[in-house]
Amino acid sequence: MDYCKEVEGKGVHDPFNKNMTTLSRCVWVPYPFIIGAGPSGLATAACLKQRGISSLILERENCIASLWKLKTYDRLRLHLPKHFCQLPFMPFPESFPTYPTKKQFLSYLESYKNHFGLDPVFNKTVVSAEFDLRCGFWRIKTLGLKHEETEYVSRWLIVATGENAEEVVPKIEGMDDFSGRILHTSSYKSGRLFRGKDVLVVGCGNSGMEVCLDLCNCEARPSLVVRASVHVLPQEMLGRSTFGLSMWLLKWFPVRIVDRLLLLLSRFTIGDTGKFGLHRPQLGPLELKSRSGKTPVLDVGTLDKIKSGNIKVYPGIKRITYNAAEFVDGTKENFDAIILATGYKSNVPQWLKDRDLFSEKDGLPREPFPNGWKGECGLYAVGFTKRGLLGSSLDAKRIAEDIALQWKA
Ligand SMILES: Cc1cc2nc3c(=O)[nH]c(=O)nc-3n(C[C@H](O)[C@H](O)[C@H](O)COP(=O)(O)OP(=O)(O)OC[C@H]3O[C@@H](n4cnc5c(N)ncnc54)[C@H](O)[C@@H]3O)c2cc1C
Ligand SMILES: NC(=O)C1=CN([C@@H]2O[C@H](COP(=O)(O)OP(=O)(O)OC[C@H]3O[C@@H](n4cnc5c(N)ncnc54)[C@H](OP(=O)(O)O)[C@@H]3O)[C@@H](O)[C@H]2O)C=CC1
Ligand SMILES: O=C(O)C(=O)Cc1c[nH]c2ccccc12
Repeated sequence: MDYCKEVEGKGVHDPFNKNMTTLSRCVWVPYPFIIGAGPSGLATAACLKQRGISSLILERENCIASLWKLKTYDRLRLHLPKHFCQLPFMPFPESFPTYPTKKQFLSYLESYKNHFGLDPVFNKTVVSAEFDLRCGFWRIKTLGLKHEETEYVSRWLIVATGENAEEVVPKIEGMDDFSGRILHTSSYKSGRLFRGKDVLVVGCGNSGMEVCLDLCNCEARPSLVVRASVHVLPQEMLGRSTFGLSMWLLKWFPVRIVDRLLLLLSRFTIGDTGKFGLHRPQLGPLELKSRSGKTPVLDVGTLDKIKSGNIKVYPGIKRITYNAAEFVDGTKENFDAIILATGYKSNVPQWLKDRDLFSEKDGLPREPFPNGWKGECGLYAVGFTKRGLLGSSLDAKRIAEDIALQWKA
């Protein structure tokens, strides 16, 4: 942090800090300030660096890419081919497989950080960020491990805290009475702990589907709750990745035609998923993704286990009891554990005082892709496009370009 002019105890004397005499430290950052050392924060810092601009990255955890390192299961791989997931200016190594493992992805991010000489500050949680109209700067308050407060002051604030910052934990009637373990997929590592157990997996996104497969492979007996509908697509079609094929088709045809083709090809390869309780939504997979952000499930083997009866499918849960779950169709089944594969949400509304760029409701940019990356007064958003790592890279490049113009001026 040699580029930051740190001033211990500046809170008392600094003209910015008239009302903040309780602060122990205030740090003036003459560079863009990035919150979050995930792929989006790293990509933005790298793009800025390429233009000769330093930045300061702050991270609440003690490592980069904490979502991938701390909150994902062992068997995770990228489910899109690697060239769709690489960050700007550094491709994945040739030796990596098409779908890199979590370990490989993490090692790529570590190399990325080192290659661009990025040096995030860890164990700092941003608890508030507000634009100070009087001085024309962002004031960003953080808490450290021992609850020590620091305020950072910067002209540019780049939000890279992710769409998956906090777990979504639904309230289900009777949950507190359940005698077994209830955990979110973010704390699930492997099915080994559940060998021989009946496990209810709530939620049928990519996490729920893959956790079910992992449980099966570890000789547990999983059941999957599909409360509404889901698009399951094969990971590959016609010898290409379904994602790559979709992107290619979208260059030539409108989204509805591409959706029809995808569904037709899926029908040939994986059959009618509705027969197994996996009913398809009204809208096609890509139209639904672009309208609501809901990602289609790319099947990596779960469907076969459902077809063979190794994974049972249930409709929505009515209530949970001491050792069982009751479903909306009246069936009741005993379970030893419940895994909530119920997804994640942004935490931006908890700490960002600005209400223009981000919606208070879901913590995502109000403007749809590709226009949600820039706000007023030097505020930016990276990685909130519902388009995975590809979206992060696009945002990062745009933000660096925009800041570079101001930097020169
Ligand atoms: C299981 C799983 C698999 C995925 N697989 C793929 C895939 O194959 N391909 C793909 O493109 N996308 C995938 N995604 C989507 C995922 O969003 C991206 O891979 C990627 O992690 C997004 O990067 P990010 O930096 O925007 O967010 P994150 O990786 O979530 O990083 C945000 C960082 O900000 C930090 N942070 C949050 N709040 C604060 C705060 N208040 N103060 C300080 N720091 C804070 C967090 O600790 C975190 O380290 C997957 C997501 C999950 C959950
Ligand atoms: N290999 C990979 O690359 C992987 C990628 N991912 C990505 O990570 C992100 C997060 O995925 P994921 O964790 O699956 O979360 P998602 O948000 O994609 O899915 C959450 C699921 O939980 C369901 N749900 C929520 N609340 C309830 C409830 N009360 N009762 C029943 N069902 C409920 C939702 O149903 P409904 O639709 O009805 O709301 C939905 O099916 C996604 O972008 C995903 O693509 C995840 C795993 C692997
Ligand atoms: O992993 C995710 O959730 C992503 O956002 C990337 C992604 C996976 N499958 C897709 C299908 C259409 C668009 C984006 C994705």
